[in-house]
Amino acid sequence: MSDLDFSTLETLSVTIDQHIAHIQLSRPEALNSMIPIFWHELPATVRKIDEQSAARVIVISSQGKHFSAGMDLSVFTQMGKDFVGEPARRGERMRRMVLELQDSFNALESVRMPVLVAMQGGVIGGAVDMVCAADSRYCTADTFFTIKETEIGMTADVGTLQRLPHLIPQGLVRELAYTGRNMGAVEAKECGFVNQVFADQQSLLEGVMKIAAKIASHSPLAVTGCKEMINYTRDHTVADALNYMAVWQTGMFQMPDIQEAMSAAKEQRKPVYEELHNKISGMQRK
Ligand SMILES: C/C=C/C(=O)SCCNC(=O)CCNC(=O)[C@H](O)C(C)(C)COP(=O)(O)OP(=O)(O)OC[C@H]1O[C@@H](n2cnc3c(N)ncnc32)[C@H](O)[C@@H]1OP(=O)(O)O
Repeated sequence: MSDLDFSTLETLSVTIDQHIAHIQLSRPEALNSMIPIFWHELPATVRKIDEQSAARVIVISSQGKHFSAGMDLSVFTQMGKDFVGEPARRGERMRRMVLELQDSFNALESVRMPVLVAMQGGVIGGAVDMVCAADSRYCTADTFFTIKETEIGMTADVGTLQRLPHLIPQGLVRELAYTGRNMGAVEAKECGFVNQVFADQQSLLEGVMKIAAKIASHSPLAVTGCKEMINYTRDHTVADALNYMAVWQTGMFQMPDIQEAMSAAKEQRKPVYEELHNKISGMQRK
């Protein structure tokens, strides 16, 4: 098991209760901007939650007026100082850095449980990259989404341009990316980027926690199978995905869980499922 201690995180706060892991971006005074350590803490936290097997669903929300202002602007200032020297080596260093940043949000896609995001206010730049990698998105009426990168002279590079075209129409992605304009909550709901818009932060969190609780009440193996299949289907042909489904099912058809679901329904009680197992100790990445 990873030795990450949630209580020492600088940019996040984490609670796990009733099979729901709640990760909050916890720097509201700095608009939850993404400082360097955030990019390490988020994937490490998600992977630790995965290893612990206590949670069956992850909810990400944030404290304060804005969900997140994206990359902290000081990072760009620092990069201007750091990225000097021989061009090819400088380029290779940049390539590695972008891959590492991408890996932080890939963690939301590769984690076994669904990730729901609850957003308010500005969801800017890197924050759009981040929420595109989640399973489902919810927001308050005052939320707006901005592919800010274009406006500050760069191409978004951490997943928005790769994932957003799978979530909303191509023409709209292109308009949002080329113009860098804000997309408000109503438009985000209309185009299917968010599932639901809530009046305020309190009703948002209550509503998202209800959805999370429903997910957590199901067999974690059945739910992880859904996530695996939906992710795979996005990136493959229907024929390949059907074939994978058939092979998956030969190993993952969960007779005990099906029997438990049926017994629980008959006896009018909540079903009790075995958790997914932890990794073999000593095999986890640090
Ligand atoms: C790989 C990822 C790439 C990226 O993420 S690229 C995008 C980087 N992010 C930005 O360019 C964010 C630009 N900021 C904004 O659009 C707006 O701001 C907000 C919508 C986030 C908030 O607007 P409002 O509520 O009107 O506040 P305010 O007066 O604009 O800002 C309050 C203070 O917050 C600082 N701030 C805003 N964003 C950032 C940031 N990303 N990193 C560091 N500081 C930030 C401002 O400068 C200011 O500071 P002071 O009060 O000292 O004037």
